[in-house]
Amino acid sequence: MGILEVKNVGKRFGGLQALSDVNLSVAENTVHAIIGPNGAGKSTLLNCLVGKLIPDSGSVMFDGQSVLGRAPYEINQMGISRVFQTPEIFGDLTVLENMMIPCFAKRDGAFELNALPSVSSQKDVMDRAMHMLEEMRMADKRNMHAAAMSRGDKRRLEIGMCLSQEPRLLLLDEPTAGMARADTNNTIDLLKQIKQERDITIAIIEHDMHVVFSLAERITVLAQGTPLVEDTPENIKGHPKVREAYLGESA
Ligand SMILES: Nc1ncnc2c1ncn2[C@@H]1O[C@H](COP(=O)(O)OP(=O)(O)OP(=O)(O)O)[C@@H](O)[C@H]1O
Repeated sequence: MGILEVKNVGKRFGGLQALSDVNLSVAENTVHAIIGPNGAGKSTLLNCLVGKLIPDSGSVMFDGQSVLGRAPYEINQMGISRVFQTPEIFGDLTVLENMMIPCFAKRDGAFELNALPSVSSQKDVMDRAMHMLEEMRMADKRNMHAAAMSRGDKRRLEIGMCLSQEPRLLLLDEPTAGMARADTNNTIDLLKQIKQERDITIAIIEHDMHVVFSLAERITVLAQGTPLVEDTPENIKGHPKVREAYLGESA
């Protein structure tokens, strides 16, 4: 039984069956990649896991509890954190201020951005935010404006902001999209480091096969809204059905 169990999930947008009969089991403390061609339904599936979309059918269980019908913030409190395709950080704030926001939210359950100036001297939150920046190897950048950082560093900060909430499942939606190779490799190293240092499960959607094969222990291939195969990276490489789905080659 995985920490995340998706059973027979279906989702339709008008006349388009975006997901049908999706089954997925993500084992605790593993890195599980979900790959597939454009339009395969990967983001739709992720949205069903975090409460942004409600499937028409099927079930989504996290650690034995259904996530369906819960609001995104409730699912977040259950221990699922998501990193989006475009970094969701506050460009006008410093790196440290950005990191303080989820630390406040973790402590108080919620946080109003306009309250930041009045509470930014609170030592416990400041210490926690600094500790997270150290873990992310970003302490030296704490006074930089977040907007001025490289794409890789923005991603690093955002992942740190997610981790400050101590999730048990981290969902990554194309974390290296649009990155230069050096930033991509730094992100791979960061995710490897996180995996080594924490008890955490990672589910990753990614088009870049270098990233997928560097990180994943299991891979599910989605095509036209349905899982085609799920296997180890070794077996996925060169799998005839995968080649067919990506390249239109016949098996
Ligand atoms: N809100 C929506 N309304 C209507 N159709 C949608 C909606 N969201 C997604 N779709 C359609 O559902 C299908 C699956 O889209 P989805 O974004 O999940 O695919 P994907 O595998 O994530 O693709 P990509 O790799 O290009 O990001 C596509 O045909 C898309 O156009």
